[in-house]
Amino acid sequence: MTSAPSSKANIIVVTTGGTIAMAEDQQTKSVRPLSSEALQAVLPYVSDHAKVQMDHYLNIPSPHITPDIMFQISQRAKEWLERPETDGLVITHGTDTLEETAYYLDLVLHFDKPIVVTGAMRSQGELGADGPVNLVNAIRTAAHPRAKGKGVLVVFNDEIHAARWVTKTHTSNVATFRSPSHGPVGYVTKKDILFHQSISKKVQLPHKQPRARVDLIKAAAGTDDCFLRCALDSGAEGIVLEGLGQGNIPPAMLPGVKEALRRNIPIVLVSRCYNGIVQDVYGYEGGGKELKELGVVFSNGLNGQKARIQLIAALNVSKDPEALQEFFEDGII
Ligand SMILES: NC(=O)C[C@H](N)C(=O)O
Repeated sequence: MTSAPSSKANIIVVTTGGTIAMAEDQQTKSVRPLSSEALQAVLPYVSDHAKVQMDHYLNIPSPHITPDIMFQISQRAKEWLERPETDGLVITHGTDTLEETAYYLDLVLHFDKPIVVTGAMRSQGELGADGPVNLVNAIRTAAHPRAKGKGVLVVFNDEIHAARWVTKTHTSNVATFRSPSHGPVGYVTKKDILFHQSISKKVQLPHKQPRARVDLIKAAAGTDDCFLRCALDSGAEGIVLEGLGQGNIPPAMLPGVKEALRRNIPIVLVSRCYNGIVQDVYGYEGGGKELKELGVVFSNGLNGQKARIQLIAALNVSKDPEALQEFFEDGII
């Protein structure tokens, strides 16, 4: 049995740019922004499900997105969501940093109304362009009562993902968005919007202008503390360390970690593995046990780029390692 919403929902589409609002220049063969008004061509395909209003807000490639711009997008989203007549919101975004903006919105927007982020891997006019179908599916999801109270969702390639877990996994494939460890929370079919996983716990942070500079540093075999020191010297107020395996680092990185903690600069540890969580298991030099004892904050399955967004938002609340640990321990599905 299908379950179309009984009356048409009022859905706002806030455009921010990305490939979904780009087309290939036939002469140079480069993909460049075009008027995001072209997205309106899909509206007849959703007229049975929703009354759609387009808000052509920004038109920028997502590598140009900053935490400041994420905050501006969140304010725009909040303005729409606070209107009683708005039933749901879709945000179109470039895919390169889509997961970061989606997770930022998930952390700071506290609404029951559906909020869905989507984009495209192939620009308009390209063979197999996925923007139109992704936008239609995102609008249908935002219009569906089952999408309420689920936090921010990412709809892409007929799948629905939780903003917390989704990540871009392929440079060019239209099936790029995946949720390692967790899988999609639902599907969009021709006739229905289906959820098969609940999203039970969610970290919530205050909706405030992000101010802290947080650097993301990756560990690899034989890396030293050069980038950690550089981050400290450049004014980082927090560091996310993408460690090895269950959360271990090469011994040569330790002096930089100790120096950061001595200066009260919090360090959040994630793993460069894209499945699993970090734990204080190993007792050797640079192992998780030593990092825990030093006061490093352990994150719970977030990837590096999302832990960075969460630390930026969390530093608006506290620099205290215990408070930060609570923000990072919470939120597992
Ligand atoms: N598919 C895309 O949207 C990629 C593009 N570079 C962007 O993120 O803006």
